[in-house]
Amino acid sequence: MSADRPESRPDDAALREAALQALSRVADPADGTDLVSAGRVQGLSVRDAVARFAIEADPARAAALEPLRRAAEEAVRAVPGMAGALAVLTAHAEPGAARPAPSAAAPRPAAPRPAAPDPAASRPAAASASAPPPDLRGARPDARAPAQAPGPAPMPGVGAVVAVASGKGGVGKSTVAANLAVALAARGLRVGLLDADVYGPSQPRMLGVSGRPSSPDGKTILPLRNHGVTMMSIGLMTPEDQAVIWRGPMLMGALQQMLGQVAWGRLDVLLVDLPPGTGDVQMTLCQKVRVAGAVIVSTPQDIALIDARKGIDMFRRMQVPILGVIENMAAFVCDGCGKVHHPFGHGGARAEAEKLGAPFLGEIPLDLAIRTAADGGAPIVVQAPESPQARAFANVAAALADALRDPAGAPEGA
Ligand SMILES: Nc1ncnc2c1ncn2[C@@H]1O[C@H](COP(=O)(O)OP(=O)(O)OP(=O)(O)O)[C@@H](O)[C@H]1O
Repeated sequence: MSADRPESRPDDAALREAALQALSRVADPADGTDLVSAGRVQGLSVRDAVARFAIEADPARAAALEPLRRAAEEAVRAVPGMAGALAVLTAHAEPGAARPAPSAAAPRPAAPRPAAPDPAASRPAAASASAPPPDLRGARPDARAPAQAPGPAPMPGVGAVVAVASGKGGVGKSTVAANLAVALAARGLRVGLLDADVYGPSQPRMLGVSGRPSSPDGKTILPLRNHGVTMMSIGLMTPEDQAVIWRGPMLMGALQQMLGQVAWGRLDVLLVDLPPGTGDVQMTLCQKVRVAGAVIVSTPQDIALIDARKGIDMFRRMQVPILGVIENMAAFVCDGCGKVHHPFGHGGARAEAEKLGAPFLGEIPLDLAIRTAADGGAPIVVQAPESPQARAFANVAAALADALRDPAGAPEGA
């Protein structure tokens, strides 16, 4: 595989062919069959001389197959003219094998798959800067989480990792995460937003980001940036037009790649937009990374609150403090008469937060402008910063920044 490198790089189509050939020489030691004849290579694409593909794997063997994944990457990387290769293990896509979402939410079609592998790769230099980021450094409430296992590691260069969660789908968690991210950035913080909602990644749309992240060295992934926020979405790492069935170990690998291989740079806060519910992604995040705290988004509706309670309970069991509860879709102001309506009830999340001893960070109205702004790729905080809706988000962001700075202010056990 060490032919002379041509003067000009072969085009991506030729590289793809060569990559396929290289993969046909990589065999699974378990049965000796090569990956290509076994039909286990999926979604092989080459763009700008970087190959991305998935290798079908039995979830039960996911850990044992890591050397095979690396060997496949190495083989493709060795193709003359290839700048990099990113592979990921994915579950068998057998008919009927689809696993329901590990949460209350129904699985959605075209769930994504990441294409960036090699968990052994070191963190990018930018993310390993030794100087601590300012302001929120002291935000990690270590003292309040004494039982933390040695597992969760701090993310180098990141002041505070904050999980944005909801018990139930559709309560506006992603909308809140996007607006909080830009509102925190407007306060001068260096903000990252990791869209880990594997069943419906929506941050690329909400933050108006498209295209695929590049990987100049074939190992680290450069995140995208818009509205002052550094963003990476599991949805941007999916081989296009591919429905993927996620299994626990695959989810774990995908999330680890997003945390460990994305060149986040130095951040004061990294918001993680989680899927709804209490599933594998939530558990993996809390086990792998030291999470400064979780923010729970809920509507005032009873059903949403019941699910939110489960979320709060899960984070507490994982020794992750609850930084606060946000009530979304709290009130609706009628355009015509100006009257305030409460279609989902009112005050439920605040009351519940009080009952559970968790801080209440504020409420966000139900408003058409919030939805249209999010759909248009510029959250309301960016589009109309002086509007009452944007101010509601700014107030919540201020409360969150306070909670991060002074976690001890949060009630014990939160
Ligand atoms: N305060 C609000 N006012 C008006 N529309 C809202 C508000 N919050 C969210 N929405 C809209 O509700 C829909 C669901 O929001 P979003 O996708 O943020 O929910 P989610 O909780 O992240 O859902 P899931 O986790 O199931 O993907 C979107 O169309 C969004 O624009």
